Amino acid sequence: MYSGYAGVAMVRDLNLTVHAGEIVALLGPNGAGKTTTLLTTSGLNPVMKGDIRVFGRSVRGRPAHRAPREGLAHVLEDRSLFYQLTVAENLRLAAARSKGDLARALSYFPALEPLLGRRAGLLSGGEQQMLAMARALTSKPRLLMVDEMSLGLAPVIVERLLPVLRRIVDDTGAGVLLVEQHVHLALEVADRAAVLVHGDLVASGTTAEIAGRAAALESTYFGAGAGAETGAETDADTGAVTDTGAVTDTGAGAVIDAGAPTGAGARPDGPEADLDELEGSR
Ligand SMILES: Nc1ncnc2c1ncn2[C@@H]1O[C@H](COP(=O)(O)OP(=O)(O)OP(=O)(O)O)[C@@H](O)[C@H]1O
Repeated sequence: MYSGYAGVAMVRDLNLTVHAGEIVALLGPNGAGKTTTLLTTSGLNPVMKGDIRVFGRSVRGRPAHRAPREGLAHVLEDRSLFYQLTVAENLRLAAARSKGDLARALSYFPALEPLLGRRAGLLSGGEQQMLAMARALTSKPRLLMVDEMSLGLAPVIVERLLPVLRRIVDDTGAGVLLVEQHVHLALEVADRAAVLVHGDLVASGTTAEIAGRAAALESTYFGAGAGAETGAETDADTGAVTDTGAVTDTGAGAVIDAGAPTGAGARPDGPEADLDELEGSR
């Protein structure tokens, strides 16, 4: 799919799938298009070209407020809490809207229980993030998208929160698409990862494959232009898309298939060649 703003594509030719029961980390430098990808999947930003299918249904023409009913929950970068309302009120509101399961959502974040009567605006950053996650869970999502869980949080807090995602996935079988700046922490919890640079998918694969190249990828982040120029891409896995967790898009069932080359460079096939190319871009 292609997505962007005011007619300018900020994400180009992205082909990415999230399966049920897996965590996919969407990584990349500032401005790469990660948030745009999530907003477009939720229906908060329109698809420019191509399509996104969530559980087999196109998001085109689907109003964003219907997404939770279709099993999609999105924890936005700004957490979007009702800061004047208490923790309990925030949760009850979400649970009422989705006829969801408040107790189950809270069970993942027991630290919130003593804080139920506190206004959300008075919570610490980590507590607010827990509340945003718990709120998302009340709708029992089959696909959970989390944008920058770590924003403004100390790494030690992030280290505690990320494993909760794994528990959620293991318990519920939901798929998770995680946008995260802490690359190493994200790779510890994810099953697969995709790297966007300047709107192009430059690498994807299992976390082991991406972790093995983390140093190269990080240098690509800092020298994003060079990374984008290599145009490296990956066709990491060609398993079938399940019907509970498809996120994106135009391909014919490949799990991650970056599709036709969009960058300037020549692209050898296969993940190893692609990642070597990335490394060579340093
Ligand atoms: N509402 C908007 N109008 C115009 N351009 C926008 C808008 N929102 C984002 N952009 C631009 O789209 C590009 C992708 O932004 P996006 O927020 O998706 O990146 P990101 O990878 O999530 O970055 P970050 O890690 O900094 O949050 C950036 O160049 C950004 O400036």
